[in-house]
Amino acid sequence: MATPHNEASKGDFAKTVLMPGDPLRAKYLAKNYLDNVRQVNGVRGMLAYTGTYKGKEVSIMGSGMGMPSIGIYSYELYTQYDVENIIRIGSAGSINKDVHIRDVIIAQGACTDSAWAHQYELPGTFSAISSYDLLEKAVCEAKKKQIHYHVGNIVSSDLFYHADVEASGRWSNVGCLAVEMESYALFANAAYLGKKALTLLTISDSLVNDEKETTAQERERTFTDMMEVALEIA
Ligand SMILES: O=P(O)(O)O[C@H]1O[C@H](CO)[C@@H](O)[C@H]1O
Ligand SMILES: O=c1cc[nH]c(=O)[nH]1
Repeated sequence: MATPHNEASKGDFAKTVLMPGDPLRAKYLAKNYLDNVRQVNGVRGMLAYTGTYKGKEVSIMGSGMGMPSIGIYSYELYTQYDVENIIRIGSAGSINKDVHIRDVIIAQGACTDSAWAHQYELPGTFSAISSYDLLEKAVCEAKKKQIHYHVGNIVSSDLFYHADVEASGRWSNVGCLAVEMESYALFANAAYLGKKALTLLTISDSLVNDEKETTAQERERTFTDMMEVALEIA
């Protein structure tokens, strides 16, 4: 069994999949943290691996950038591969002065400028939230590891390069901590399909503070606090 985007067979994925946007972050994590690791997808370079972490089976797969991309991969994982939990491990831009480079965000919910939820034809606005069960586990683990973390709302945007340069400020005014590009669709897919999802983010750059942004290689390899929290709760 395969999908147009995933050559894995049924049973190739663990019940929990960690999903960075960058497939090379998936590769780095799999090679450095998993035992008995094997590659289960390579279609379109969207690398996916399954192995064990401290004896527990875990999968790691890139999601690509943006809601259409994570929407496809997460939908197929939930519906075709019996995956129960997806934990996004992404990078994000801070839009809050108290949220600094390399801080970790545990996302309670996601706002969006995307039309993702229009497909449900609801008579109002869908609030995309993470799984409380996964969120609680992540908070416990972050406390145990004594990492610098924030729990709160984020923005999932269709736009990385935004014509309206003040948009992020308005999201900040309503309490959002950071901007990224996938979580709203992931949380919506999980809610629609009766599954669980969580997002952990590491701040890679700041839209509000004058701090040196991280390099592409640092985003691929050095966001280890977030990676380790996700592995522990998988
Ligand atoms: O580092 P990842 O997980 O890809 O996440 C962030 O980085 C990409 C933009 O540079 C978007 O996918 C955004 O959500
Ligand atoms: O989507 C993203 C990710 C990282 N930094 C940003 O500014 N935006």
